Amino acid sequence: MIKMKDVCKTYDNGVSALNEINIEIDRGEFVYIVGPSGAGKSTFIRLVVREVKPTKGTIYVNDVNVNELKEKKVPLLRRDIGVVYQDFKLLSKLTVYENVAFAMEVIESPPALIRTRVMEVLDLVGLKHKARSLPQELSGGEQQRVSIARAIVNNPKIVIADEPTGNLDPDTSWGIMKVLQEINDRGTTVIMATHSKEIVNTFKNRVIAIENGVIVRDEHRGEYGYEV
Ligand SMILES: Nc1ncnc2c1ncn2[C@@H]1O[C@H](COP(=O)(O)OP(=O)(O)OP(=O)(O)O)[C@@H](O)[C@H]1O
Repeated sequence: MIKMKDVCKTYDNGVSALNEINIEIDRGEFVYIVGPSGAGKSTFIRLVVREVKPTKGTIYVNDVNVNELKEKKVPLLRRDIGVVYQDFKLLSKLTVYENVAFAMEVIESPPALIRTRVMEVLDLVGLKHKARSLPQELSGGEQQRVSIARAIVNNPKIVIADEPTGNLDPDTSWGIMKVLQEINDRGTTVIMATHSKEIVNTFKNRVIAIENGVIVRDEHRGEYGYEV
């Protein structure tokens, strides 16, 4: 599903963010990416979605060689990947329903399908009753659930979340984790960068630890492994 071979990423300013990364993530896995601040977690995620290109090495996502992908084919790759951001990135002038529907409109889904599917995913994240609300009328946790609904509405094979609970209190984070775990139980691969020891040690999944741009640990049903 995701395969990195000898991947290095050095930014234009000379910072080496990742070094000789070799990893395989299979379909249906739930993987936490952990490590200290500046370790390279976000860079790992940005490489998978082709927000940045590796300086060296090869990356396959869903059997596509991401390095060789032409710029105009990048949206096609992203169709298979739903991304959830720490700061939600919702459109403030659109309702909850419209924010989620927008992701289907851009890929020109039929209107009838959009209507049923948007309500289906809002139901899954427990927000059907907020469909007509604007993002600013919602709590942080609710906004994050909208962003998860938007990430999954097109049935991506992979959901990638960069610190999805970073701005949320523990109770709300729990709710978000239940939704992500449920998506994973339905067969979607989930990759999540996190600083939350509680989450990693409670919702047991594969743990990949990155330090100074290098993978230092890769364990199934692993522990967070850092003091906080
Ligand atoms: N666009 C960029 N240009 C230059 N250097 C960058 C850029 N983005 C990240 N870096 C550097 O690359 C290294 C890895 O950063 P990255 O954001 O991947 O870390 P992280 O593990 O996600 O950190 P955090 O937990 O704080 O979010 C850091 O030294 C960072 O300063």
